[in-house]
Amino acid sequence: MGQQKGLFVTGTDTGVGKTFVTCLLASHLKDYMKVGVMKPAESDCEEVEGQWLPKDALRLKVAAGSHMPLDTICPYALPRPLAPAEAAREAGITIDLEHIKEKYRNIAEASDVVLVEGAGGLLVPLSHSCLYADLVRDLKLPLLIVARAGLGTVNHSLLTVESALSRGIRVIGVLLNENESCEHDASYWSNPRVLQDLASVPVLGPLPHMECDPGAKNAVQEVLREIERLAFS
Ligand SMILES: Nc1ncnc2c1ncn2[C@@H]1O[C@H](COP(=O)(O)OP(=O)(O)OP(=O)(O)O)[C@@H](O)[C@H]1O
Ligand SMILES: C[C@H](N)[C@H](N)CCCCCC(=O)O
Ligand SMILES: [Mg+2]
Repeated sequence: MGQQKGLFVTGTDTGVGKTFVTCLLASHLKDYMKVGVMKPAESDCEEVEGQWLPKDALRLKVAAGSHMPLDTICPYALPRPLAPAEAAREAGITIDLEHIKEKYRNIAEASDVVLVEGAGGLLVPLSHSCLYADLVRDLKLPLLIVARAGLGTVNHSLLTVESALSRGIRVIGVLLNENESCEHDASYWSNPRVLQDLASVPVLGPLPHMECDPGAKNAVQEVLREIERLAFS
């Protein structure tokens, strides 16, 4: 597979804003690129008309204006709110990495850029024999790490960076994201500097919480342009 323009988005945890950020990036890029999106496996899906609906994947598809079928974007939609490997085991499904790679190739062939969202963090088990980190490496995609902006994120971010670099994965940066509330604690202001002093990769943001920061829209545009520069130039 030639060097595909793309980006894999992981997080320091579940709920940190991977989908939120990937949708913003997809929406930003689609004005002048054919944007492909993928959520290789999604757990915690709800049943709609007899099907498991992957909400993250649907959000990505809409944000990118993608015409790809949802079951190509998300080959494995699983019911239980667990790591995909465990959710698949409970559903009696075997996650096949080759099947995921085939769907990825289908998307990549029809796109200028492909944005892939993981599930939870980098070392979450995707199948019985594969972590998300293994998929990132196999797809040869650079990695964006989305992290909470507040207290506790320095350790989580550095652990994830170290884990990725030790596997030969290119990390374009850590994006600090205010995913939960508007109360910016002291660390919200100091974390970017503290983390940049310790991390060997760029630290982006913090991306403020959309609902409570009037300056958020400008901050978003600045962060998206920086991600684009780091990942695709
Ligand atoms: N900067 C932000 N401003 C406002 N809301 C945000 C922001 N970042 C995240 N959120 C919200 O926080 C919640 C969790 O974000 P999101 O679903 O993107 O997390 P995730 O990392 O994709 O989770 P998962 O591991 O389940 O895929 C969502 O409701 C999302 O809209
Ligand atoms: C259900 C949740 N929203 C995600 N889709 C899956 C998160 C898996 C986390 C696994 C773990 O680190 O414990
Ligand atoms: Mg998500």
